[in-house]
Amino acid sequence: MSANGTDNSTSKKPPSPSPLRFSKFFQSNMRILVTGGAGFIGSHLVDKLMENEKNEVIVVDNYFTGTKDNLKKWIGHPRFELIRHDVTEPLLIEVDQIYHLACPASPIFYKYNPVKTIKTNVIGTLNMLGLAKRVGARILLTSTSEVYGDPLEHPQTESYWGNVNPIGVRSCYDEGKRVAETLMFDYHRQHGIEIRIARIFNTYGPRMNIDDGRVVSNFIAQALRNEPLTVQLPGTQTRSFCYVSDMVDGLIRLMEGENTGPINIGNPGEFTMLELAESVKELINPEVKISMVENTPDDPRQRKPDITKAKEVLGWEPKVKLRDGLPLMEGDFRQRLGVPKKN
Ligand SMILES: NC(=O)c1ccc[n+]([C@@H]2O[C@H](COP(=O)([O-])OP(=O)(O)OC[C@H]3O[C@@H](n4cnc5c(N)ncnc54)[C@H](O)[C@@H]3O)[C@@H](O)[C@H]2O)c1
Ligand SMILES: O=C(O)[C@H]1O[C@H](OP(=O)(O)OP(=O)(O)OC[C@H]2O[C@@H](n3ccc(=O)[nH]c3=O)[C@H](O)[C@@H]2O)[C@H](O)[C@@H](O)[C@@H]1O
Repeated sequence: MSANGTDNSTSKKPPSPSPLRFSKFFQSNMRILVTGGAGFIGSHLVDKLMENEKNEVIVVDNYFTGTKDNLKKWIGHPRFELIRHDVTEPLLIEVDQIYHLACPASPIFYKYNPVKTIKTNVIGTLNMLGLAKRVGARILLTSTSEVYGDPLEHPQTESYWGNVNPIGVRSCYDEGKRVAETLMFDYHRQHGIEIRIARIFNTYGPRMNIDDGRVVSNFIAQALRNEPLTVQLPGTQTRSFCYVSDMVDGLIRLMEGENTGPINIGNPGEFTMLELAESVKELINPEVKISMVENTPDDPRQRKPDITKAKEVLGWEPKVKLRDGLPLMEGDFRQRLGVPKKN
């Protein structure tokens, strides 16, 4: 039984993996698919997976928000393959593990074409589960803290069912991810697929799109361009920010461990958006102004992960504090914006 009283057990045995997985003549014995691997988190995950010489990594991406640039150091590597493919179409390849990340993550991108976002979450996840079922692969879904909606419990534990508007402008993303989680558990119970679900909380770091609208990338780009930091009203709403290397470590531990999840992966340090703006100002550009601007509908008022389960089950907790992570991101943004640091 899970914490919220549902029976998630399955009597089915998972299908047999490819015979090559255990073959002593086969060089790299783990073929890993990363969907959305040209994006922000995906490309950092690929870097980490490629460090292991036993891994062969295949990325599929439609480049909606990702770019080949994020993977340029691996293009041409014999253990790496990059495929332009949209996950809403079926995919026939042979793999042992699937990290399923493909989905636009920034609110301005996922709201740009909401019907496509929901297709990506529902049909895309269905296709990747079909692939996992055919080849006997283990599949990990990157779900989101947005499944808790505008949470009425604080901090959020995995057993909280959430408070989500089913017809709002964010629903294509948060309801889409909720259906994706449902599909994962139905394939697990009905077909014995090995599943893992990570509920990711706001993650930041190098390679975020400069103009993707998420708060950390916005504030850093604005500070470097000496434009006012746009704090959306009321400014007292909170988020908890996780540095990308901690996130990748948590995702790999979840994939390699025995627990299906869902497991919250995030940094429990909680900040108001005004506090975040003050930190960026202090650390990156003390001259920059802060301006209060209109917010968008259904913006969650508070968010903070309870990571007790990740600590217990994965032996994982984040290491990088926000004040240490922001300067690590600054160098990458300076280089891409062409704004060198003054001495
Ligand atoms: N970054 C965060 O704070 C955060 C928080 C919670 C959950 N997540 C989840 O983590 C995953 C990665 O997020 P990210 O921040 O790296 O976002 P991102 O936008 O940088 O990466 C998403 C990648 O998926 C690709 N993609 C989108 N739709 C696709 C489709 N239909 N077919 C193939 N590829 C497609 C994009 O081109 C991009 O490369 C997403 O599933 C997101 O929902 C991220
Ligand atoms: O962690 C998550 O689960 C989700 O977090 C983010 O969604 P959100 O928290 O809305 O992220 P932002 O767009 O970065 O907004 C965070 C807060 O900053 C505020 N904000 C945003 C941008 C800005 O310029 N100024 C500003 O004050 C927003 O009003 C909001 O309160 C991600 O973009 C989602 O992909 C992800 O699934």
